[in-house]
Amino acid sequence: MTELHLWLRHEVRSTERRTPLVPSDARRLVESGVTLTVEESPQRIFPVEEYEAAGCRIAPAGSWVSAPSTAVVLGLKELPEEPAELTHRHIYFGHAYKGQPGAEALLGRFAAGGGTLLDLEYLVDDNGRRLAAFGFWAGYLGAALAVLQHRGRLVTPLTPSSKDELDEALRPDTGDEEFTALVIGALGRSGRGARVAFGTAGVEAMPWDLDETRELDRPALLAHDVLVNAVLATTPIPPFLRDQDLDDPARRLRTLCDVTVDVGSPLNVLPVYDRTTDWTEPVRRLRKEPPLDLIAIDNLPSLLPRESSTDFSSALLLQLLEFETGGPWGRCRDRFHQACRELGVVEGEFRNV
Ligand SMILES: NC(=O)c1ccc[n+]([C@@H]2O[C@H](COP(=O)([O-])OP(=O)(O)OC[C@H]3O[C@@H](n4cnc5c(N)ncnc54)[C@H](O)[C@@H]3O)[C@@H](O)[C@H]2O)c1
Repeated sequence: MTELHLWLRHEVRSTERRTPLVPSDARRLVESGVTLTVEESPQRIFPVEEYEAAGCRIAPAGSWVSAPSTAVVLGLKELPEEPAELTHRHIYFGHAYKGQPGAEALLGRFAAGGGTLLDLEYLVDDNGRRLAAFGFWAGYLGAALAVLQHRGRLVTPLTPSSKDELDEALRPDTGDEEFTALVIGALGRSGRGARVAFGTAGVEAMPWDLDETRELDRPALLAHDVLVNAVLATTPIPPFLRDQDLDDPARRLRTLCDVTVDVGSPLNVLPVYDRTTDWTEPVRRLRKEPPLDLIAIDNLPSLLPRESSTDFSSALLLQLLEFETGGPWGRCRDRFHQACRELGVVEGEFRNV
């Protein structure tokens, strides 16, 4: 019997329909003895009634601020600007350990309140492998949008849909021209998702991973019609594409989808654009003649909220069932303290560890 009290919060971003915990997994937690409070949230893809039926307590949106101090607040994306002091343990994607804008201010709020960030990006096993991630669906969506754009069938603005609807649009029509596709980072989560989506679209993508890019063959890269980049670069490497490559008269490449979107980072392998695209304007033309279109959206899995939430939740559930101070959660906590030290954020005496 565990004493864990989890508090699933409403997401402040109105387009965020995903949740880290779906009702069927909430039921598993409740059955294992976890106290689970779920905030009402109008846009969440799963209605709050399903959580209630699973034995969860229901609370108003945003009420985590006055949750018992021992509650662990669970979410996905950014916290609201207030309160200035964060007193709880928070599980979510903080995006604060790689020098992102606002990182110091966020960690400062935790330090001021005595709370702790347990960042989902750093929830890893003994070998450093991520235990819960959205990568597969990011890649799936990235390739799907690239195919739809390439075939002239992308409907904008983009809106969340179901996989059935997306697959229906993806399947080839009679009269569709054949094209070639390349996925880089093909052996990773996003890369696998991209290859599956290409398969649904009737295209067998060429898979490149570390072995194929060690000695990069740019002419071979440029000879594909569509490219999906899904690498996770950890050290700076020579870029896959440079401005001059886009002007290469032999370029066949017409559609480029960057799932990685490391724009602005020293790790960026596609320094041929300077800002992301979004749901309203998902495509930017990088070259007119011959055309080259870019898709670089940083919240792709939110476009398939049900499927991506369900997968993520099933992985996270296993970790929540073993929520303890050591193991993966202990590493998360250590990483938080390390980030505070690196940024010179002075922590007080922690109440919530
Ligand atoms: N756009 C979005 O909405 C979104 C969502 C989730 C993840 N992502 C990003 O997608 C990227 C991939 O995530 P993932 O979960 O698939 O990572 P992953 O670790 O599962 O896979 C990354 C793959 O890239 C390969 N790789 C690394 N360096 C390479 C190189 N130089 N050449 C070729 N292959 C290389 C690795 O071998 C691995 O197979 C990350 O940067 C992640 O932040 C984006």
